[in-house]
Amino acid sequence: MDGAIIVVAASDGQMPQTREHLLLARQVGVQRIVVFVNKVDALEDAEMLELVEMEMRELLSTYGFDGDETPIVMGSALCALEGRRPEIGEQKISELLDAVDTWIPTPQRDLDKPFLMAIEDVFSIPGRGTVATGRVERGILKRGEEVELVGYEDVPIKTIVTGLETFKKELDSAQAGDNSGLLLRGIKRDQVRRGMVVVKPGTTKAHNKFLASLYVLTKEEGGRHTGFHGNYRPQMFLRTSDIPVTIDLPEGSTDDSHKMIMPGDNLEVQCTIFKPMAVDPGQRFNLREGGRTVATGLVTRIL
Ligand SMILES: Nc1nc2c(ncn2[C@@H]2O[C@H](COP(=O)(O)OP(=O)(O)OP(=O)(O)O)[C@@H](O)[C@H]2O)c(=O)[nH]1
Repeated sequence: MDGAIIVVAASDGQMPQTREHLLLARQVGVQRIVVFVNKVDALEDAEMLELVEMEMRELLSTYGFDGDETPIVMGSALCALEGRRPEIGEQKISELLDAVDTWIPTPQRDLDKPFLMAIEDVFSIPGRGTVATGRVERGILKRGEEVELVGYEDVPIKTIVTGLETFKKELDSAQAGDNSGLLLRGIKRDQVRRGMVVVKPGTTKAHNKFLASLYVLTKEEGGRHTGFHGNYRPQMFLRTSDIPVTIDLPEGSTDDSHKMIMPGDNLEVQCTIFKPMAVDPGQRFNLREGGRTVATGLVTRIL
């Protein structure tokens, strides 16, 4: 993710999910954010709006963003949609997009690293074959090159990419930052699924056990209200995959195996995922349970 627009309603100001989203944005490496304060048509009290702005600037700073300089645009999506009151409607949407163009830097792409694309979706195209789509995370892939599909199995699946499409155009190559579809030779639809990665052969392996540094969200950030023990089993979101995981304290790290892990804690844990997936040290992930984000983490060592 290269940047983000965070939306709050003028009438509500920041909500627990505002904190959650700022935390997640920072966690996936977003450097700069633009704020849109919506529903200004329903609340035109200048003092209240000023308060919302002040609170947002403070909150941005708390989460490591530039609270003083971040553009905050106030407007009404509804007016823009209905073509009413352009001074808070359409004009503000243009202002918002200008702020995105100027404030959020054009990202540097990792073109020199080995190719990797996490699969978001899989299609079967009659007469052509199976297409995996996703956003290229790093590197460049040319049509006709060999790749491996890594994830869910111990042994990767080898294939050749015989066609490449980006934004509905046939291209000779796909590169970091592109949203692409890859036509995979001789692969059946049911062999591929969301969460696998397409990589240059031999550059990434699947693992199912690793150490991670974990931050447990507080209830103010939309996280759990109570702590948990080892053998905790939430769902891990790693790139595009969504897979059950067991969280434990690292083996031998504590005499106190009954230690409770509390919201707000920063600690090292051992993760065992249900199926081996492509993970490398430095990879970020989130843990979710019952529709809420409970923790964010960073892989530190493969076991
Ligand atoms: N008055 C006013 N209402 C708005 C505006 N924008 C959206 N709404 C209303 O706010 C409600 C929520 O809009 P959604 O588009 O569902 O917003 P959302 O972010 O998906 O909402 P959540 O359920 O909170 O996630 C709808 O009833 C919209 O009509 C606005 O600019 N002004």
